[in-house]
Amino acid sequence: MITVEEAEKIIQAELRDYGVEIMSFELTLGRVLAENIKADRDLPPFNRVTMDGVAVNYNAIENGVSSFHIKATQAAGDPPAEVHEADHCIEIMTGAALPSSVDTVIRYEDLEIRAGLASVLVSHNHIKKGQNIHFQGRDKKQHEIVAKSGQIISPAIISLVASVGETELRVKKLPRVVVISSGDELVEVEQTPLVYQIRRSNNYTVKAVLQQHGIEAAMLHIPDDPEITKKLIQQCLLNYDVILLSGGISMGKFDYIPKALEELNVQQLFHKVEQRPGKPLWFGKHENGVVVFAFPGNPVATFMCLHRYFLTWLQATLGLKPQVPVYAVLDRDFNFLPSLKYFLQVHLQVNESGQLTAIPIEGNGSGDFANLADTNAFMELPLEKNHFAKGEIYEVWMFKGLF
Ligand SMILES: Nc1nc2c(c(=O)[nH]1)N[C@H]1C(S)=C(S)[C@@H](COP(=O)(O)OP(=O)(O)OC[C@H]3O[C@@H](n4cnc5c(N)ncnc54)[C@H](O)[C@@H]3O)O[C@H]1N2
Ligand code: MOO
Repeated sequence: MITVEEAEKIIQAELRDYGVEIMSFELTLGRVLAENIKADRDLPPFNRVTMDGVAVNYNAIENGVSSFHIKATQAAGDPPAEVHEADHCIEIMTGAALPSSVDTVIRYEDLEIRAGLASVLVSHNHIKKGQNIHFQGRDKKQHEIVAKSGQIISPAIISLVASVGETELRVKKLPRVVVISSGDELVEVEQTPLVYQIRRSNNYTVKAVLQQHGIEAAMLHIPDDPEITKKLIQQCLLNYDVILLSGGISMGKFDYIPKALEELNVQQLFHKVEQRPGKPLWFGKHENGVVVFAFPGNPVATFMCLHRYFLTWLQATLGLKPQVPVYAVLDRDFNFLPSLKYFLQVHLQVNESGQLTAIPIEGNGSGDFANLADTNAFMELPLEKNHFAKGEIYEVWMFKGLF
């Protein structure tokens, strides 16, 4: 049996590159950008007015002018109107391009406008040259990179991409994934189980987590039959990049999966990790590049292994930097005696001192998936220790937000 760290190292040595695809920018939220995006013009592209009011020449203010004749009204999107006299101004709206003959905008709140004359209500030293203007190129210069390759496309990136006119983006291709459930005790969700059966659910959890990462996985169920198991996995090895299995890998008489994988030349890279839940975790690869994660069937074990091993593999495979580790303060004493690394289910919250604290919500073992809904992270408790005291700090793996 290997340690969590050894398992992680073996998995991280099996990264893949699925190439790049081009997509409409509107569909790329959450994908990994595979090109640098540059500004096609300055940002902002012109001196952008930031308050509704009047635009004047600051020299006139300095020279004591306090009333301005409104020569034109300029909405956002209008071509700039110009003034030629010191006591002339342009009534101007937020978003308009500042005319070159003026340099300062006075907002309506500081004005009284009557019969085409705008009188300044505030004293001159309250007005600053260049106020209420977002200057051209202040944020980014033309040709400057606005979004760097290798990052996840967030709503803010979508906005930048749209503003510089990039309608299509090069993004990292995602692997084709199949999620396989196994076991004759499992029936479909719409079916009514017999008393000794249950509805399948792990595979839907896995599918949902993958959806959170932009992957639309295929689903397959394998009955407890060695021939069918082998045949179906063989087909998957031809059609997918990643096979995620849940169940059928421990020591049960009907756990045919490891044998089928071996017969199909999927090389076992490890089987069993010093951890709870998820001790029977199996990982391997086929010579054609397909990677196989076989998660232990107990729902919490599948869920934990998916987050701790598959998602970290996916992020690295897509070229993302490893996530900055998150640590939390254990909120109460906790004991775990077996010589295994324990992934304790916790409810994370932020206390009044701004600390991330972890309240253990242990549940009833790795079959208790109802407990997952009340928690938002696993706290990774070191193998070397058995007693974990309130106030100690350990790494956490979050699977839900802080609410
Ligand atoms: N003699 C031993 N028995 C077991 C060991 C062991 O070391 N020695 N390990 C235990 C641990 S730990 C786990 S975890 C499980 C893992 O076993 P399998 O991967 O073979 O999983 P199954 O036996 O098929 O299923 C376990 C459990 O999970 C339920 N399950 C499976 N798939 C689904 C699904 N898609 N949706 C909902 N529930 C699912 C299944 O019905 C079982 O109750 O083995 C222990 N045994
Ligand atoms: O890994 Mo098992 O999940 O401890 O039940």
